[in-house]
Amino acid sequence: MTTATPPPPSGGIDPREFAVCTSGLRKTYRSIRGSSVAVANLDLHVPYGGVHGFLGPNGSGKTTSIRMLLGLARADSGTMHLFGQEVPKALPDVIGRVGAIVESPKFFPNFTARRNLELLATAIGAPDRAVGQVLADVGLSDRAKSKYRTYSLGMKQRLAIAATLLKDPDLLIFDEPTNGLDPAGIHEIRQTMRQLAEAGKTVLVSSHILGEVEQVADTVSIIGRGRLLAEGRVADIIGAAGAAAVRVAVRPEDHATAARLLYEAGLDLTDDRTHLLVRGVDDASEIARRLGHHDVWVNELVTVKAGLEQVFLELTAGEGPGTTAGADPLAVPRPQHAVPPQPDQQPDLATPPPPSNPYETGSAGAEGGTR
Ligand SMILES: Nc1ncnc2c1ncn2[C@@H]1O[C@H](COP(=O)(O)OP(=O)(O)OP(=O)(O)O)[C@@H](O)[C@H]1O
Repeated sequence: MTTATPPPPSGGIDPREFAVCTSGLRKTYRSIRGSSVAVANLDLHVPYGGVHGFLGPNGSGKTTSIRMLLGLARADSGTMHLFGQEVPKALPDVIGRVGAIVESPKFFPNFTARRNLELLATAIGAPDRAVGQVLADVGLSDRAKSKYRTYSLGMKQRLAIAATLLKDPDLLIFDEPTNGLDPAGIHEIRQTMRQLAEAGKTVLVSSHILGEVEQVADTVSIIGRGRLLAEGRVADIIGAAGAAAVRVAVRPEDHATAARLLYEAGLDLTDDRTHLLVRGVDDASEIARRLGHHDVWVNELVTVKAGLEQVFLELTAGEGPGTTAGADPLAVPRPQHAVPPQPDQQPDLATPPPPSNPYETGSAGAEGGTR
């Protein structure tokens, strides 16, 4: 039985208030080529109930963190709590309340889904009646008698989720559950996670596709290079990013002149060759007015609302590339900042911007700054 000694509040945070709580979690992998930090002082706070997205690009440390929480990898330092109990010490007491998919679960291909779950239920001491219930929970009752090998990827993943539900856990941890699924499969998994949350469970789901989890998560933690970049309610995080994360996409008739004019106006500009993306403008029509004043007309003007993906790029903007550029698995995606095009010439995104006004040309230079 549990020795339920209340954990002392640490750093103003009481781990008992969270289903999952980590503080200063760190993990370094060592190899003959040296050591690399996979998780760097990570503080995670997953509230009870609801879907919590654990988000970050490939190699940012999500799986390593989850593995440490489940006792599958040892942390170098830091503390971890599940339901207020410190793990890995209290893992035997709390693991019965946790269902997790970390790696692809193994099922017998020639057995039916039901038979596979019955075997599993016997192995883990779950009641037989749980099998029918969990198949219904994930919407597989109709296909319960089909052999596992006939299942689609999405159905296989839902069966994996069903397996985690056999013990009726309070906390579900899914590591990239939608990997490899088509849009319909992704939609089904999202629905399943929502239903579980609505049934009062806590779902911790990791993903490198921020926009995908944004649609289903109540709260998120965004990590990059093994450290926490942002956490909280999705709407609050997007709101806090404010105008800086909102962009206006402009498709002008004369791309090069428009780029030069907006650059000269001191606007934060990105060029994706089709559109000029302007950040930090409150009023999109100001851009049309400014260009129109110079007889440059706009074919399209769209305000692109910020999403978590955009917030992530804002949070990591200015970070240097990884220590081994191009090969660093911890490298985060970088926003494509403007590499200003020269008029009469295709913009070259690989060329660093020149120090002076890059949109200025010999003939157009005289116009610089005129209003
Ligand atoms: N067993 C291991 N030995 C050495 N390095 C490892 C090991 N497992 C992970 N790493 C490294 O640790 C870093 C974090 O990897 P991790 O798998 O935790 O990231 P992730 O965010 O889950 O990525 P993904 O979305 O690709 O699954 C990466 O640089 C990875 O190469």
